Amino acid sequence: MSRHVLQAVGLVRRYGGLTAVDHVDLVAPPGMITGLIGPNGAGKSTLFSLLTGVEQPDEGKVVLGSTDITRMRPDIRSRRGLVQTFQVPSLFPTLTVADNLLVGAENRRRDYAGGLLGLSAQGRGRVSHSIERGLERLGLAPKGPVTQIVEEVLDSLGLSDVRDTIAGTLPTGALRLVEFARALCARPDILLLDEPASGLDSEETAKLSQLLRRTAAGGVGIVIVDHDVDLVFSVVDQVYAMVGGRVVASGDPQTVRNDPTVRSVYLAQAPLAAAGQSGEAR
Ligand SMILES: Nc1ncnc2c1ncn2[C@@H]1O[C@H](COP(=O)(O)OP(=O)(O)OP(=O)(O)O)[C@@H](O)[C@H]1O
Repeated sequence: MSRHVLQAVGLVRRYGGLTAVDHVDLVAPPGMITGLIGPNGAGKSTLFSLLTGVEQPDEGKVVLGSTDITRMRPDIRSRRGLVQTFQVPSLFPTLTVADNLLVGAENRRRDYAGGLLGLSAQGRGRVSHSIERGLERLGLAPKGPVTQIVEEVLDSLGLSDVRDTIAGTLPTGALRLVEFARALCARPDILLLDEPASGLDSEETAKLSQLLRRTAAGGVGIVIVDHDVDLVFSVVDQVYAMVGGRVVASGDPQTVRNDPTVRSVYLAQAPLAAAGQSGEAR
């Protein structure tokens, strides 16, 4: 399956007199992990919100593949393959793990079915299940029954044992994994991960790191914002470093780590040794 590249082009977001995101260009290709770092107030969260669609830019655009998605709502972006996970897991606490994953899988398929029927983006969300079942019978559904996708993801993430567990009863580490699994069930082109390591212990963070690499190797593009600089530098293929709303350095982790501006910013807050010690800022 060919997946889409995500691009930010000249994004600007102002709050009154403050320019939180100042003419930012970013390219997040499929199959690669892209990290966003910067000290507090650098504009990372605002840029992330512009990519997800939670915020609208004052200037510039967000493009997924060849489609300008700047004015699309987050849920519509999600159905088109730009899927996000949240700092606080947004699962349905009273549903089982498997049912939470089904919600993720159904969400994406509805847009696919609507696209075949020529419905508007909004109309796609309202396509009835009977039409979807019909498409499935005709062999036009993308990958067979959604339950199959759910079972595959449960299996590949080692979650089969908790498939019937009520999500709200799981500890933080497991919840984050289920949130990630649900995002995968939506068959993303690009996954936007906001603080995925928050609340995880070092063992869980190491597992997350492996999982991110495996997911990218499968062709999914990942954009990650996390305060854990060690995690970001160790897992990403490319990094964008922001200061004062602007991208001050970008490229492979080693290049960005050694950039004089990045070093001076991080050294002012916490040591960022070439060997890769962690800093407080992200
Ligand atoms: N809704 C808002 N209204 C006014 N100013 C805002 C708003 N959101 C963010 N800002 C300001 O924009 C700037 C960038 O904030 P942002 O949260 O994007 O930075 P950040 O890099 O994510 O910081 P942190 O690591 O502390 O979360 C900051 O000066 C912040 O105070």
